[in-house]
Amino acid sequence: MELIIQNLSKTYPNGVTALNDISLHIKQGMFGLLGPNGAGKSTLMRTIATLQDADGGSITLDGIDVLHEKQKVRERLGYLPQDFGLYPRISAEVMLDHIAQMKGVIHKSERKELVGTLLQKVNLFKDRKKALGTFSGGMRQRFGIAQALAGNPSLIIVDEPTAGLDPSERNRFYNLLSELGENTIVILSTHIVEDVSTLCSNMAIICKGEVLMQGKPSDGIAELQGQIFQKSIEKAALSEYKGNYNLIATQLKEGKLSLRIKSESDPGNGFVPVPANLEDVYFSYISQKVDPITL
Ligand SMILES: Nc1ncnc2c1ncn2[C@@H]1O[C@H](COP(=O)(O)OP(=O)(O)OP(=O)(O)O)[C@@H](O)[C@H]1O
Repeated sequence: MELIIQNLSKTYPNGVTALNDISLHIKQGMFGLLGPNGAGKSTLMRTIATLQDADGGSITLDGIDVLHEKQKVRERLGYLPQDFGLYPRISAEVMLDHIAQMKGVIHKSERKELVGTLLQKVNLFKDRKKALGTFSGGMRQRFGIAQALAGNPSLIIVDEPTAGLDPSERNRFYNLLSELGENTIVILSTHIVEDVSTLCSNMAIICKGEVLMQGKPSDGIAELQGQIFQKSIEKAALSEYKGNYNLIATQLKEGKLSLRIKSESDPGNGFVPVPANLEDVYFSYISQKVDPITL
């Protein structure tokens, strides 16, 4: 199973180029698509989900021409969009039964079994009679996964699923997602580095509509090992450091500014070497396109 995206481009009528010659090769398992706000992630996800057309390029899913054979793709697709609307008064059970019906599960008894299994899977079985409008953010997202799984999809797309979840709900959601990747392609679009480092075996970083990196998170980290240095400075001194070092991230700690820089040799001047992590990988690529201070 593979999804091949080649030279995909999209410019909106207002002149914004959201996708600029994007090429990606995505195999079975959990794939993280990481990028800042406005990178083009949702545009790419909606295009793969057949909800939006591209200006040029191609997408194939196991030989299916995604841009033209939309119905075939939809039969294999589970999609959890960024803004996931729910009917607030309907119960989880009734809504899911309706979705299963739309996805072609005709027999009532078969649907009942499927709905029960899905609700168990996302740990909402005990809440099945509750109206969706009473669900917390985490419960809504878990319900979103249940509806995305209804047609037994081979391609699952989840667009920024953990934004707004508290740490324990995020953990439950991670556990749920990690169980999906075994026999399917799961694309997780996010601006949260932790989502990718926790879940994904492969990833890409996109920014301003371009792919800056694709590969394994561990390879990205290994490449940076020995090149990341850190120093705490007074905030007022920032401009001096900004000009002299390859600054990839800043963080306020107890009123002081902690700088992380990338350098192939020891920069001296009080900088200490630190182990590289996926956030360094992300920021070292993103900082080629966006000022890391305003990230
Ligand atoms: N319908 C539209 N018309 C015009 N411009 C759009 C439209 N949708 C998105 N854009 C612009 O295209 C660019 C990419 O947007 P997109 O939503 O794909 O990015 P994103 O990575 O998903 O960002 P976010 O994390 O903020 O959702 C942005 O500059 C956005 O303002």
